[in-house]
Amino acid sequence: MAKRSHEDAVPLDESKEARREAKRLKKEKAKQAEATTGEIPVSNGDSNGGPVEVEAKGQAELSKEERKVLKRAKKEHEKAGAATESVAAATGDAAAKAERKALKQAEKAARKVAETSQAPAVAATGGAEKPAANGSASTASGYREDAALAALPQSEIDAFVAEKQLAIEDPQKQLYRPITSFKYLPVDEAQRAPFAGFSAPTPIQAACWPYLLAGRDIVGVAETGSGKTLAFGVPCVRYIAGLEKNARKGIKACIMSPTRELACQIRDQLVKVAEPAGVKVTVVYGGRSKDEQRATLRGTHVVVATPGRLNDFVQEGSIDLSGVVYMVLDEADRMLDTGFEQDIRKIISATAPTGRQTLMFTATWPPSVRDLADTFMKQPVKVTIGDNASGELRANVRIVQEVEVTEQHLKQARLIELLKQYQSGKNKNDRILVFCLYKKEATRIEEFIHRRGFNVAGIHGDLNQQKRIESLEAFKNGSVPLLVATDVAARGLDIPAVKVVINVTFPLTVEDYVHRIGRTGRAGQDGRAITFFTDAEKGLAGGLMNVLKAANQPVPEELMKYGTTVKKKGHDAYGAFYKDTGDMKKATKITFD
Ligand SMILES: Nc1ncnc2c1ncn2[C@@H]1O[C@H](COP(=O)(O)OP(=O)(O)OP(=O)(O)O)[C@@H](O)[C@H]1O
Repeated sequence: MAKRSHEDAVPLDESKEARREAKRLKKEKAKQAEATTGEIPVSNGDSNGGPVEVEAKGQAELSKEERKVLKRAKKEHEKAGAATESVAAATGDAAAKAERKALKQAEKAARKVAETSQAPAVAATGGAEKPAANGSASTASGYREDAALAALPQSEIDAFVAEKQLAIEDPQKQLYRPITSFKYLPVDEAQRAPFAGFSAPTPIQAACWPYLLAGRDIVGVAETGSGKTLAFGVPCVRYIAGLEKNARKGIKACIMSPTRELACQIRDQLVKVAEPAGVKVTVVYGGRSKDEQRATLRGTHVVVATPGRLNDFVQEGSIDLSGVVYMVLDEADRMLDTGFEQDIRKIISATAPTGRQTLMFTATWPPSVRDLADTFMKQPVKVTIGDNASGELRANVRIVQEVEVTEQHLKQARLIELLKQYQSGKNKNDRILVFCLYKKEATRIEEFIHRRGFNVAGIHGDLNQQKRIESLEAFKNGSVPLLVATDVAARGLDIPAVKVVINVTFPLTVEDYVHRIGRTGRAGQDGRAITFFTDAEKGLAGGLMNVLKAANQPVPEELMKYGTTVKKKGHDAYGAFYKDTGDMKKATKITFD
């Protein structure tokens, strides 16, 4: 005989009455269930225990099962961000149905969440959503143009493309409209904070965002100081923030920078977009304790790094890049230089074997690195800003460029004259950046300037990292308005309001010249660059003249005497003379019809 609990026990003389009552209750319950669920409940009658016992036992089991089911369904529901719903009590089948229903709702809610974080589903050029183009790119979030962007008259888009001198070369002809306003950018409110002080996306941002959100590889070439960091940073954060919690684990994106200071700056800019979205960004670079950096890596989604240190971490197993599907080479031409090429190769081979989205951003894109870059990419879209469709070397046109052809022994006295001229009276605290070619030269010039009574700091490779950071910080915060640097400070550094750049010694390449002077005239401001040029650099005169002419700057007579020959840059891996890929297809400006 089945064992009864004391709650179930029914006195024998009451058993008839109890059976009748149980039958009545059972009928009532069946009716109730039918009314709420449309299902006919099935009794799990247990003849041994008698109707009361069966009923009581059955109810207890069902409600337990039901609670379990409902809890599970509710959890799913909540996970998808849907409002919780109470589900009516029912029998086993009804509960199963409720579970199915809740799960369906949960799925629907999840789809809705995914959709609302994107723009409304209207594509610009024909209405259909365009698929991610590089095959399995898992970063592709199904970009859809915002309805309002798609509804803009074509003439408005054409005017934007023409005014910003935007050229897009897409082997897959996806033809996305540029995101001309932040309101057309499909990201959550939380990720918009960094745009608060900006009126509109910069041209490189407007042009690249749609393709990057669609999962495409990109080469983005735009002048110095034109907002390339957020051009690659925003889609990176958007991709990671859109992943399910479980899928988010591990490093998903890797951003490579040629210098430590630039790596830190990229991290600082990205954090502003990433932190509100719950995405963790970490920086690793040489010259600092490895142990400290290892400790910061826990829970990281995006690693910003210089190649040497990152490669060390990968080789020793401290960093796992196998989940990296978003790979950025900032200052890409520098990263592909022979000095970094091997590290880059190793790092890229440690990233996800399929579905990687690879991005290269730079202000200068010499033909010597273009073929090499293509080996890491899949049908990249090439976006060029400026009257520069074929990626010719171009300086920022808002910078006044002055070239003084001089002699070595006259340089120091002239430098002091210039410093007095540009740091006097109300301009006493204007920031001036002085570039030298060699570390020893930078030390000598810094000491010389200091002896002449100027408040000056230095940054170059002979200084330890702590000192480099301190100098840069003092220059940024204005406590030291004069900085003497080598080319470690030439690329990418975004220092507010540098008024003048002075090149005491011309750099080794004209590309480096463009980057050096690009420390002024940033984010739409004006700037000035003054360059000493001597016989020793005559091989670079032709390249320099081209840059001056392209930016409508005067070419001094004395410079012309060196002739206009453009010395081709050698490449250790490809011989003394690079393969001039002048036959690269000319980019066609895209028209949207
Ligand atoms: N849409 C925008 N409107 C105005 N300013 C912006 C916008 N986006 C970025 N900026 C600002 O422009 C400055 C330069 O940006 P960033 O450092 O990304 O330039 P860059 O193109 O990478 O330059 P470089 O080629 O020298 O590395 C930064 O101070 C950044 O905050």
